[in-house]
Amino acid sequence: MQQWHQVTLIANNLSDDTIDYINYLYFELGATGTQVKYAKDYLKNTLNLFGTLEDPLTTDLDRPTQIEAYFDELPDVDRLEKKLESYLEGINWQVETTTVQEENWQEGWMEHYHPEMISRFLTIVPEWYDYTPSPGEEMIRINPGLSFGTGNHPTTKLGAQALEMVMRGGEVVLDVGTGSGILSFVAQRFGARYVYGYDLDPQAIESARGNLIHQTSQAKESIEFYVNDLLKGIDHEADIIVANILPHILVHLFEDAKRLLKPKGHLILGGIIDDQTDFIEEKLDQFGWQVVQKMTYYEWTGYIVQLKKEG
Ligand SMILES: C[S@@+](CC[C@H](N)C(=O)[O-])C[C@H]1O[C@@H](n2cnc3c(N)ncnc32)[C@H](O)[C@@H]1O
Repeated sequence: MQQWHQVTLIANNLSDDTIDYINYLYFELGATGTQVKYAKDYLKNTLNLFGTLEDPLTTDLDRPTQIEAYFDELPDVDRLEKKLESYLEGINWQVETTTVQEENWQEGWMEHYHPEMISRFLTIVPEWYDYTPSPGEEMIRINPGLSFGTGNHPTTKLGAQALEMVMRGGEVVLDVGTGSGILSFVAQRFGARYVYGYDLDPQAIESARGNLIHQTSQAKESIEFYVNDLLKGIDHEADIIVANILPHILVHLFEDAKRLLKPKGHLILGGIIDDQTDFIEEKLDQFGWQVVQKMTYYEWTGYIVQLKKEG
């Protein structure tokens, strides 16, 4: 029976945005699954990662909120705590770690993955799922494994929708923080000529390359995945750069994006929780970017931006 490392953050008075942020941090650290307990309003109002509402029975207002995550290998808890420290200022919180036996939770987790229509004609389908597309509907098969990017998360959908908005075909696309590779596959289906997907996490690149096996032969010939820190050292000129990463990391992308993007190219940003939009808009302005379109999906915001015109 497989053993999992469970990391639990326990705290009172967490806002919905904070809960979202913590979930997101967990996934960035490589969580396979997360679960929120005892957060009445959040559970009542918020669609979980799979687009369904949590069971209200897990809401007991007398208890502090618990945000649990399950990891294959124990993550860097010090790193997590450091990130939380600045975000949870003024809140009493603690992190506990324990190990749990597999039981059925992982199977339960897989059951949550359903085909997810993310554009007018594109549906993300779990690799193991028996699915017949309707006429005109196209499928992208994905096994998310331990990486982020099943198509169900609002930030992924924002990225996909923004791609559909700006793509006309023939583009070179850089997908930064590719996770499972999902936005690279989506960009290719929207007509990209060539896509490069990058991730800092070697496990993500392994899963993205694994997912390439399930794609069309055209996709196999026009998508490459590499381990890389944002766009450092990359020299592919691009029509579009898409990045669904947390705001404080995204800002380190702005200079390289400027260097690599063609003059009329688009930079697409996802992963921004509503209360961080001021921060990101200020930084965009500072680095010479202008917002062309701002999109929201539940409490998440995405941007399509271009370089400001000189003069
Ligand atoms: C939220 S996931 C996005 C996955 C996928 N693109 C999607 O939209 O569903 C963010 C990804 O960014 C990666 N990441 C975080 N920091 C990074 C960095 N400095 N350079 C490259 N990738 C990074 C994480 O490993 C993770 O796979």
